[in-house]
Amino acid sequence: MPPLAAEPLAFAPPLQVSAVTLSFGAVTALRNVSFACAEGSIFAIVGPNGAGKTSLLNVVSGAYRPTAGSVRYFGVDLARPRPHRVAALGVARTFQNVALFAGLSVLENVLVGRHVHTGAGFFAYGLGWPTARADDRRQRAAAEQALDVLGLGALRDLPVETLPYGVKKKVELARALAAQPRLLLLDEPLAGMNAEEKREIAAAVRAIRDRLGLTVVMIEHDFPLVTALADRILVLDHGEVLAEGTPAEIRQDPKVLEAYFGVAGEPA
Ligand SMILES: Nc1ncnc2c1ncn2[C@@H]1O[C@H](COP(=O)(O)OP(=O)(O)OP(=O)(O)O)[C@@H](O)[C@H]1O
Repeated sequence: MPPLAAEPLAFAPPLQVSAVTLSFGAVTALRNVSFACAEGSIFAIVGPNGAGKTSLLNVVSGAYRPTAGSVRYFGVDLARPRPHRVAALGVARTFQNVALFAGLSVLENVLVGRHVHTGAGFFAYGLGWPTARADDRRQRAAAEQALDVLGLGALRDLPVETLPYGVKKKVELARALAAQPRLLLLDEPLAGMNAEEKREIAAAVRAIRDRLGLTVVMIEHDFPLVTALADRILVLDHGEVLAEGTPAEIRQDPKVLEAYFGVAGEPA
């Protein structure tokens, strides 16, 4: 659980990004970006290549410190603590590229996601003390739950390198879930997938939200899929917010249609 905030939070959305600007020397990746994200919602960030989507996710995850502005999660400024502290606040993320450990099983890869909760010390583990054994059971239960939510239970003992790409992406999701986050940040979870795999991962993201009540912030390029999945969508263009709203609002926004799709009509 994130620590209680020092200020009143009644009805405040748990994630609040306020006037974030991020510069890399002369390049301004984000300019004055603000949005808020309700608990238990799926929030998508879309936009053309170079729009600043990954930079924004990196700011929210605490990997990048914004040049100006703030990111508050339950009142805690995520731009201040280091990334491992952000994990302890209940924030987990996945990356664009699959980064699993070859040679380890599905379950072992997912257990890696539990390291933020490893309570027993190194020596307790080494000596097989009861605290370490109880901790081990907790780790496994959390990993098994993550596998179960994503329908990976039957694959738990398979080496990850034998799995198709779409299943590997699910294992990554399970690994992020095993940390039992409250806020899950997904960087293009559907990238490189065929249509069937995309549908499966989209269903998995929905299951994560519905069964575990997590808040999900995700970057995604597939516009039809995003409009079917997300509760709200933020459209970035050249580092600035072009539009923010429900899928229905975004689909009809003339600025979005013109700048993002380059057409005046409805997106395909
Ligand atoms: N570490 C960095 N150093 C310098 N410039 C960077 C850095 N990271 C991002 N940028 C620049 O910031 C801008 C936004 O990049 P970013 O990767 O956030 O966009 P994106 O929307 O995620 O793009 P893509 O869809 O291609 O992944 C780009 O101009 C990029 O070159």
